[in-house]
Amino acid sequence: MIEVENLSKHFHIRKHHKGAFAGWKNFFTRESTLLRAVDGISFSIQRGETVGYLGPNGAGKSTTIKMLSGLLFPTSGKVSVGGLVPWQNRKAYVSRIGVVFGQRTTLWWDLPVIESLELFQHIYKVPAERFRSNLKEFEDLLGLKEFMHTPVRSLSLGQRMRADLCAALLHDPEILFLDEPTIGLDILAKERIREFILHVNQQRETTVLLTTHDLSDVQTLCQRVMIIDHGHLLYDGDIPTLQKRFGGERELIVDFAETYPDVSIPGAKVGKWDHTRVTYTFKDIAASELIRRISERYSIVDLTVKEPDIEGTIRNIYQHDLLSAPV
Ligand SMILES: Nc1ncnc2c1ncn2[C@@H]1O[C@H](COP(=O)(O)OP(=O)(O)OP(=O)(O)O)[C@@H](O)[C@H]1O
Repeated sequence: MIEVENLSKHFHIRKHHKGAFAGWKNFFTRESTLLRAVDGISFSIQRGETVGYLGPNGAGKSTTIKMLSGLLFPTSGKVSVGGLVPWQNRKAYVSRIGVVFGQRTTLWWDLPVIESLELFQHIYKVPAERFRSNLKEFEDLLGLKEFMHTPVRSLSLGQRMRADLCAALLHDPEILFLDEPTIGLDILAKERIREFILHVNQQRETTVLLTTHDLSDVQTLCQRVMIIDHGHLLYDGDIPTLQKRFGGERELIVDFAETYPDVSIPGAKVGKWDHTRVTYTFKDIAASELIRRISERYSIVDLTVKEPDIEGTIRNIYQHDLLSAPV
């Protein structure tokens, strides 16, 4: 559905020298540096996938989404989305995709929501019956009724985002590009939006590419994540593999039948030790094997295994540049 090959976007950034205007010659020859916002990225996404596109601030996520949605022309590389090139034949292309930028609205600021949506109906030539049934479905799922007649400028951020999502999907696009769709929202609003995206993906087999800094979005929605930094794709795979490779240690909390003088076990470290409750940390051994080793020596009453959280895994990757050798 989406094929990206060696895609790059480089920006020339003019250097600004401090001090007075240095004359016209300097104005025209002013030095510039090259910023490789996206630098040779390749991936493919199958129909119906929901892929999380992650990376620290300035990594190149929005620049990629802008190129895929045809808003930016790449410096080099190839993109094919549903067989079309995003920046050619714009009219045909925009009817196949939906785009939501969490940071800005595509709706008309001064118009009531419903009028903005009706304008989209005309722009995308959505048949009246289809428009009505989609609107009804999205209105219910997103709870739009209460503010359908409110001008967009008066909406809360959460309401605006819901209206934008509705607008992006009214013409039944096969592909949805979402750039931080839950940014700045409270927990309930985020959940509502996640449920909606999940619904659309499952019911309509819409392919979704999503950038976010909220890893709960990723955990709820994505089977696959791509991590980008400094314009390079550093990881492309599923979340369990990411956790396994870059996650911190797992924990096994054991309640013993009695207090033992020594609770050490090969393959695990003893962490917190409070009378009969001991927390082991481990990484390179299966939980079942560790439990077997412990139960051979001591009498166990209860136990819990705690997985490292994805939040910690991603932080670990960003902080320690763990992926600097591309996989
Ligand atoms: N039009 C532009 N001109 C010059 N530089 C740009 C332009 N657009 C983006 N950049 C730069 O390209 C780099 C990548 O920006 P981009 O917006 O793609 O990052 P991002 O991963 O979406 O970050 P964030 O998570 O902060 O939104 C940044 O250094 C940014 O300053």
